[in-house]
Amino acid sequence: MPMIDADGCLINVSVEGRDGGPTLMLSNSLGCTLQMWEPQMKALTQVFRVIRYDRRGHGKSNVPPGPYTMERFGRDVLAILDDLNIEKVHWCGLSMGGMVGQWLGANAPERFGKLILANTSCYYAEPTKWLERIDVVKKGGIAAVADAVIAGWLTQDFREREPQITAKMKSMLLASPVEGYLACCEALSTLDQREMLAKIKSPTLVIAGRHDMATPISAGELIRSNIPGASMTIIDAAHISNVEQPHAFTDAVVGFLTQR
Ligand SMILES: O=C(O)CC1=CCC(=O)O1
Repeated sequence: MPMIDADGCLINVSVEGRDGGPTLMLSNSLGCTLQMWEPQMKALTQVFRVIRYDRRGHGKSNVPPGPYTMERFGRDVLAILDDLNIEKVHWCGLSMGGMVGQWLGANAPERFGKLILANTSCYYAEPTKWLERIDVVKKGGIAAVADAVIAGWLTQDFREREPQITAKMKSMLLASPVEGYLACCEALSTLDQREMLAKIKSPTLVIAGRHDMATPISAGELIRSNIPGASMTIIDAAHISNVEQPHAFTDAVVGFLTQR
């Protein structure tokens, strides 16, 4: 896997799949690494060249001092594309990945074909919840919030049915570098991209989770209604809908990206 330099921050990048196929870039959620896309990889790599990466502060990427911003995350993506010499990609980002997708769609439209913005928000009406989380993590580490976060990621039903997958997701969260996690929470505490949405011209699919309390259907609907021509699909899942409903998620992605 190449490490790509984005303004001095080394970003862990993986490129797999169909050579010469259209390129799809996947972008992770807070506290997840590029491994979160494992349930989609078999199907997606048959159709696309798939780029995954660990957002700065996550996984095997560097953890420069924060706070971070959506613009910084967006510029990291453009650095990856430039380094790989790739002109244009489709985008699928979940949660923070969807927020970065909004920034990119509005600020670098020529580099993006279609956008999929899953389980995401363009702003938080109550940003103090991120400040509270920062406080708790500074005192007690990620372990202090892990159970509550996992309860938001996956429905109780799924957690009971799939304890191994749930444990794997929790390990991924607990392995997050604390400084990187905090710097990302700071970016979330100031998020407001409402004004940007009207600038997005790429065909856009918004995916929302019926049981997602972190970024509820109303947050997805706000994004959909402000992006010209955007459509929305609702999946029977909580926040990490690609893990909870892998087939429905993959079908939505492939269906949208391959339709003319
Ligand atoms: O991790 C969470 O609690 C949910 C979340 C919100 C933004 C994001 O990326 O994850």
